[in-house]
Amino acid sequence: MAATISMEIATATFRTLDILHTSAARRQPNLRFLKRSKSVNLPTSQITLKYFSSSCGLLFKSNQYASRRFRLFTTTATATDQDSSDVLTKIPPDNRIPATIITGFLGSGKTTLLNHILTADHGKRIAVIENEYGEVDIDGSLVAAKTAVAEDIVMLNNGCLCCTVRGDLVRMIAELVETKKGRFDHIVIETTGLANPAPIIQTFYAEEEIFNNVKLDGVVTLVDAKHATIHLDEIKPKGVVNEAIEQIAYADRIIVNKTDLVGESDIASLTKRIRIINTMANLKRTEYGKVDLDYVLGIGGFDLERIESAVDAEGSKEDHASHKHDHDHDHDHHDHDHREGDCGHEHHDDHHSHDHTHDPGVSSMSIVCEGTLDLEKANMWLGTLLTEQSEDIYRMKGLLAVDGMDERFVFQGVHDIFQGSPDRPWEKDEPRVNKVVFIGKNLDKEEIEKGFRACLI
Ligand SMILES: Nc1nc2c(ncn2[C@@H]2O[C@H](COP(=O)(O)OP(=O)(O)OP(=O)(O)O)[C@@H](O)[C@H]2O)c(=O)[nH]1
Repeated sequence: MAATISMEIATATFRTLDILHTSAARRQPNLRFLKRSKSVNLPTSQITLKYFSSSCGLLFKSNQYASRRFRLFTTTATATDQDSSDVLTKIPPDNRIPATIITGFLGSGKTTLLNHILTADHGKRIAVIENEYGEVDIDGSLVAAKTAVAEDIVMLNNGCLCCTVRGDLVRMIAELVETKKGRFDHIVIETTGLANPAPIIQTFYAEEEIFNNVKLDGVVTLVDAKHATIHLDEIKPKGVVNEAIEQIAYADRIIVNKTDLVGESDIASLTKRIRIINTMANLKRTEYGKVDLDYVLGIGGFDLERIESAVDAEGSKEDHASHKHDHDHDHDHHDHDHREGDCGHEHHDDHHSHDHTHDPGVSSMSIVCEGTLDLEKANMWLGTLLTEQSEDIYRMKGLLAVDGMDERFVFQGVHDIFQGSPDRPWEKDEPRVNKVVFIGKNLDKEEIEKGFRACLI
């Protein structure tokens, strides 16, 4: 049964889907991440959201995944008429309230950035959620003292957002929406320095009440130019995450702050190190968190229509305006020759790094490849990858050329959350270049690339 929701109210809900269905019929490889499209002209007012709920199953060799579940979100628009299940059109508009997560290790400059945001002249009314670990809300008072523009500053003091106070975050956002909707334009959440962003990100998808009203705009990660390397190098006991690495891995925007305290070569090697972990994020160097506001607000880091800029070569993603020196490390791997079936790829791992000896286990990889993907094979590849490795795949974004699909297929995911949709049609003579980026732990890069390549026609 498909859930259909009117776009006029610009909301969406989610379904948790069992991956493995036991009936014989459902053991078919029919997980439809991607669907063939028929062209159709629809007035926007008729566009509805629809979930691929009737066809979710995967062909597995064994039933070891029987208990695994993952969440599939689509923003696929369909016609409201009878035979609409295969009709895909454009990505619908999204009017939910944007929320930005500011994260970064202890003392990296989160509150300083927040103050900069709140005191800058941008005309936005911002609701702030501050998470302090401990009884005293020092950051809250600092922020409150500096600003009159924050519509609301809410403190969460009794634990860390990513673990003990997740429920509080949900309640807090729900309350803000219920009581103050229309009185603020943006929510900014400052996490504690020890927060792992993953569970906070997942809250925006897992909690229906939040998902319906608030959309995650982006994760902004502050990195302390002076002390970050020590934290990145720290080896944690087995099973314990290195928060400094996680915070970089999930970022849409990275701010290397406190650059006044170190020399150029330190910044350059830190930047290199960050790029090994996360190739997708934009990166800027700052003192006292002074960035243009549109660098941190209105990012669209989880928006399907902005996938292209995220999967494009990261050489364009560092702010060159103020730093014209020594950024060759961001350019030297992107001479991709897009011959049919010949994938250019990036393995951002320790083989490329000369600055550290520890393998943090978190890295990025990208595949850039011209060619057309077989629909069934691509569905199977993506579905299997998500099912088997979603714990290790922190974030992924992609833009695909699929056989029989007139539009580019864009997708993004965070662990077991997947969102995908066709976006604009391919131009007549446009090369069909697929671009996929993964950030994750223990990525078997050769295997992933091999799997991808096997889907090409
Ligand atoms: N020298 C220098 N100091 C900075 C810069 N940015 C922030 N600071 C100072 O660093 C200290 C920590 O900054 P905060 O903004 O409180 O850092 P935070 O990440 O919010 O810290 P926690 O909440 O403890 O995790 C403050 O004394 C800031 O004034 C910078 O670019 N250069």
